[in-house]
Amino acid sequence: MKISVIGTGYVGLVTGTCLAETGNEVICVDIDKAKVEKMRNGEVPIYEPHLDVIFERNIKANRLRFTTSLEEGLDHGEIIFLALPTPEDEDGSADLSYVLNVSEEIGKKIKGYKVIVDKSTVPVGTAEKVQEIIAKNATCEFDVVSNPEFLREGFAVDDFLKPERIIVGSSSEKATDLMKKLYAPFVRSGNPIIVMDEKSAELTKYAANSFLATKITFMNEIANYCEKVGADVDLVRAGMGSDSRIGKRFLFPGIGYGGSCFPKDVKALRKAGKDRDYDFKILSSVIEINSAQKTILLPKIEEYFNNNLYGKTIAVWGLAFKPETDDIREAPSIDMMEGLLSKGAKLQVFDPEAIPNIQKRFGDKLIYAESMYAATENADALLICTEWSIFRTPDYEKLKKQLINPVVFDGRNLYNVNDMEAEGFTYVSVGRKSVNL
Ligand SMILES: NC(=O)c1ccc[n+]([C@@H]2O[C@H](COP(=O)([O-])OP(=O)(O)OC[C@H]3O[C@@H](n4cnc5c(N)ncnc54)[C@H](O)[C@@H]3O)[C@@H](O)[C@H]2O)c1
Ligand SMILES: O=c1ccn([C@@H]2O[C@H](COP(=O)(O)OP(=O)(O)O[C@H]3O[C@H](CO)[C@@H](O)[C@H](O)[C@H]3O)[C@@H](O)[C@H]2O)c(=O)[nH]1
Repeated sequence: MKISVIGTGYVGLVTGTCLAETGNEVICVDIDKAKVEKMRNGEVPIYEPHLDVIFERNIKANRLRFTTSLEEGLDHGEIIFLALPTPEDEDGSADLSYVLNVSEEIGKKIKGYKVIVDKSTVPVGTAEKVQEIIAKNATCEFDVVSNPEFLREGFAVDDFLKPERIIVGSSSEKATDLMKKLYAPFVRSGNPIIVMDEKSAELTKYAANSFLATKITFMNEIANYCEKVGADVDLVRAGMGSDSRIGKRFLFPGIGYGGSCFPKDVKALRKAGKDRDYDFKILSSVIEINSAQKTILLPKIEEYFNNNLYGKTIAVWGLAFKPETDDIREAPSIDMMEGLLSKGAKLQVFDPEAIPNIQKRFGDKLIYAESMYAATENADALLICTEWSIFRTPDYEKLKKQLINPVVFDGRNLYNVNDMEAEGFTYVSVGRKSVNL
């Protein structure tokens, strides 16, 4: 089939590449000329495991092309995906300007039947708005489908190729049939394509993200309470998670959730509720708790250094909002680093992929280390913000020699508390006892 994807970011590029992989002819459109140039030169503009291999394969096979011309994209595809940003607006709502502006252009430019598929995360009623906007100018038939995306950064290719479910929100039989045909290769394992109305599809996405953010936040509260009463959140988590009604996943406490989705989507659902006189009290709590959780280790670090961080050097391992991505949007590391800098600390930071993005934001306020051990060299303490695999089994002897004080503040509970105690580290994590303090 002929497919066009408008917006070639994390979602658009993965969608376009994976759809090319199953034999479709795909054109990806982006407004960012430099990005399009890079992709034309065979360069993947983001860090996403396994994407490079299928990207290269499909470009070579001429099934995957890139352009800055919306017109070219609209002429090519019978199915047009919108994978455009929907960032947080000042009042917490989703900024729909990218989606609605492109929809206006679509109405003016389409020449034959098209299925316009909204893959961006958008509030209930957006498909209806898009339909109306296109209809103002369109001279041909078209359908609008809501098809929210559930991929996770770091696992995006796998999530797209083997989705647990695909949601298709549509009231058009013709468009639904086309979507089922397009997605047939991805649901061979028996996972369902769930067809529903557009509004329910739009809400499914916000409900899923808000539920997951709530699940994490609940565990963070349990972790904080564990510290008060001397319980161990790892054990509580194992005990709770073995109940299949609760499940083992997304129960990991730490310094809060970040990323390009949970923070903005939880706020957008709360705001959408408010607009309909519905007060999502639970979401307000989640937002408030997560915001505090991001800097929960800050007072503990200050206390360790007798409330004087001035001139202290703190090594920071992990800057991305989670492992296996270079994305730093709403990363808890940012809140922690801003807090530490404001107290006069010097920061030697390392991340396997996210340094260029952090550098754009912090400039020369940070010392950028070339390796995890270069970051800990002569540092007064180590802070861990992201659980990259390479941090999981460090050379403890080397670490102890490098650090001025053998102290680790671990925002992701990477190490066994008893092992750290035996190794002689002062070790402070989340929801577990602190040792050698
Ligand atoms: N990142 C994720 O993991 C993820 C997962 C599921 C859903 N989503 C949702 O998908 C949407 C896109 O997210 P993303 O992370 O891919 O965003 P992104 O910022 O990585 O990419 C968006 C792309 O759109 C381009 N763009 C902006 N205006 C354009 C225009 N007028 N024409 C063509 N291209 C234009 C930008 O240059 C950019 O490359 C959002 O609604 C997001 O909430 C994201
Ligand atoms: O037990 C857990 C699991 C996650 N996190 C944090 O939660 C955030 C989000 O993690 P994750 O969901 O793995 O990453 P995203 O790539 O943001 O993916 C989420 O957001 C996407 C965009 O909407 C959705 O498509 C995905 O289904 C949804 O998982 C990160 O900061 C994680 O560190 C925790 O603190 N504890």
